[in-house]
Amino acid sequence: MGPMDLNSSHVSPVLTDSVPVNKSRLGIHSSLLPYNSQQDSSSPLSPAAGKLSRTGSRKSAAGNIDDVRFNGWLDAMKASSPPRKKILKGSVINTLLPSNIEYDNEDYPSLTDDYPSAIGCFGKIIGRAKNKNVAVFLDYDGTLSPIVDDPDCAFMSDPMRETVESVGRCFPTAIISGRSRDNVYDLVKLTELYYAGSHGMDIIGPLRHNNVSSNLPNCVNSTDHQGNQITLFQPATQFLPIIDEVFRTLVEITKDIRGAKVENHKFCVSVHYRNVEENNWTTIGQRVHDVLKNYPGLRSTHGRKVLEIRPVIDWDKGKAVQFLLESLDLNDKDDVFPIYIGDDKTDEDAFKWLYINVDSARNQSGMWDFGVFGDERKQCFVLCKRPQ
Ligand SMILES: O=P(O)(O)OC[C@H]1O[C@H](O[C@H]2O[C@H](CO)[C@@H](O)[C@H](O)[C@H]2O)[C@H](O)[C@@H](O)[C@@H]1O
Repeated sequence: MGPMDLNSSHVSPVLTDSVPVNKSRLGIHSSLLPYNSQQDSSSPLSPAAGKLSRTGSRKSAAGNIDDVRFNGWLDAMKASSPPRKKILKGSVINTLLPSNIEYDNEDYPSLTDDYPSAIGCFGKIIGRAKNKNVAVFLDYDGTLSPIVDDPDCAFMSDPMRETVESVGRCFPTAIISGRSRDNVYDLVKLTELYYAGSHGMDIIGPLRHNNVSSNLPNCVNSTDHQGNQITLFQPATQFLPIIDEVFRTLVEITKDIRGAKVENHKFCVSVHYRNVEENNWTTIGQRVHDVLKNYPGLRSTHGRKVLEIRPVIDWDKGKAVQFLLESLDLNDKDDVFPIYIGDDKTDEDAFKWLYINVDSARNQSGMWDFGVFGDERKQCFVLCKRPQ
């Protein structure tokens, strides 16, 4: 599946941002804050000129509300990035990962403590999946690949690729990543899967036969390089010029910070601080924060030692899962067994959608009954129907 762009004059329908859920039934805290956007709506949708913003207010006065917001940022940057720990050797999942790499253990304590091992419950999960339509959703970084210092070197091991390939032969399988769709495809290299890049804002999925796509702008049916009929959905198309502009600005304003790395993931931008000395995190966070003051249409979320800049639209990995289930004609069915495996805070959007929206709406009829399991590293979480 190769690069595929959509030229459309349609306006995206998804212009409002969903309110973050602070604590879900999973006990997962959302880290979708802070938003930069709501407070500065008069700012032009334009980049900072050079290293300073046009408002000239990069340095906030003490006690300024910006400082309060920024301190929240710094706390989130630190909280999402505890020091590395060695992981357990010899676990089942580890055998699929390269052995010479030290993995981060930047997990969520509530999940770490509370959820049983997916490997330990594997037989039960399989039992529950029997005779059901299984659909598999996989995050990439930290789930299929180890967390490494250089994002360009986050490769999947061959055994992991073979495993995912065999899963894809049995069930509809989608990769849902914060990376651009092309970038994550280049890393996964499996043609039979579906891909949702840019946190779900760039989806290639199965052809949508039903009428659900007809009312979605920026959703077109097409043919991929293998001749398969597919549906391409890019709900944030109108943000492309701003994302490009902000990417260039962020590259410029971080170029003097050693270790900083900025990636353009088409509908979002990643600003990495994994390799930045901790005493420079304030600087990098402050600069990103200041640039975003000029872009009310963009917001930042916190990933693993990365600030992810994305459009303020009501679309995320959860919505992408919903879109794909609909495309597969598996939504609203009682014999569907979706499995989502992810490790990062943005995956919580998918967890929330599956577990809260779907589960609470339908559990009364006993159709959906989800469980959460940890992997052996207690780092990656698996959401699927609960074994009994
Ligand atoms: O949704 P994902 O597929 O999990 O992508 C999330 C981000 O992953 C990448 O960054 C993370 O992995 C890097 C490689 O291990 C690591 O160096 C970095 O610190 C992590 O944040 C990717 O580079 C980002 O653009 C994605 O947003």
